[in-house]
Amino acid sequence: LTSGEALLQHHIDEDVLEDTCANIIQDLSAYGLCVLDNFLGQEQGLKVLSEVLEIKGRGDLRDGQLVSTRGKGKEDLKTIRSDQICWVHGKEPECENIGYLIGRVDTLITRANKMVNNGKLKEYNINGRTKAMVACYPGSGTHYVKHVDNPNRDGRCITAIYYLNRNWDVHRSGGLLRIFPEGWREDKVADIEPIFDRLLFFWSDRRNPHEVQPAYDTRYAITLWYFDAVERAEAVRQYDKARVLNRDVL
Ligand SMILES: Cn1c(O)c(C(=O)NCC(=O)O)c(=O)c2ccccc21
Ligand SMILES: [Mn+2]
Repeated sequence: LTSGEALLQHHIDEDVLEDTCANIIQDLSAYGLCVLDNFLGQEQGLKVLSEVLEIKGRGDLRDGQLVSTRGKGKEDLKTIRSDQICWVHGKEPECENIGYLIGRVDTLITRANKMVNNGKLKEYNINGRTKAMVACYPGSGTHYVKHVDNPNRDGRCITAIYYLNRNWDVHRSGGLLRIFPEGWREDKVADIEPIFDRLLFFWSDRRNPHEVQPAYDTRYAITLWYFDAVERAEAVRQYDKARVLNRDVL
């Protein structure tokens, strides 16, 4: 690229970034969630998928929740393999494409955070996030029960989930994410298919109870949780206080 083309490309990228952030802010404010498709593009998305498949292949994923068994009797002891997870910093040598994904989501969130009412995304001031949680549902009917990510003000305000599942068909493979947004009509839900190169944002608190329906093929996703500065600081303070109290008791 000549400097002129590079400058033009930069401006295009900047404009795309601004538009995307405006879209995120608009959808989060209006619906409490936002879906961005073709987030990285086929080539880059496949590089992220290959690193996740490597992690899976190395056996680095650990069972994320207690393995659920049905009933007590021997005959109906139907153990459903649990979801498997691992935490990735993104700086690990074998995770540079996952690191690239994390950087792109960070860029969106920090820019969106700056864009609205005096630098806060709604009532939040986002100043940090968790590491990336790589999750795999092994496809033996594994599901995730209806839950709220952050029911008790632990500091997490936005959940960002990047899906990696090529040619996923929920009619055949299940694995639908069903969100029950607070404030929507009783019979209205948000059904999100976990399709390749899809990025989803939603408020992490009680506004968005959600469930992962049973998956019958291997289902991969990468999740980041973004922190609100004030809520997180308070949560840490409460945690430290509790720890000190416990130590006194002990
Ligand atoms: C594996 N897995 C999850 O899949 C979801 C979750 O809500 N996923 C939504 C989705 O994958 O569409 C979680 O929220 C979650 C929280 C703690 C540990 C593991 C977890
Ligand atoms: Mn969740």
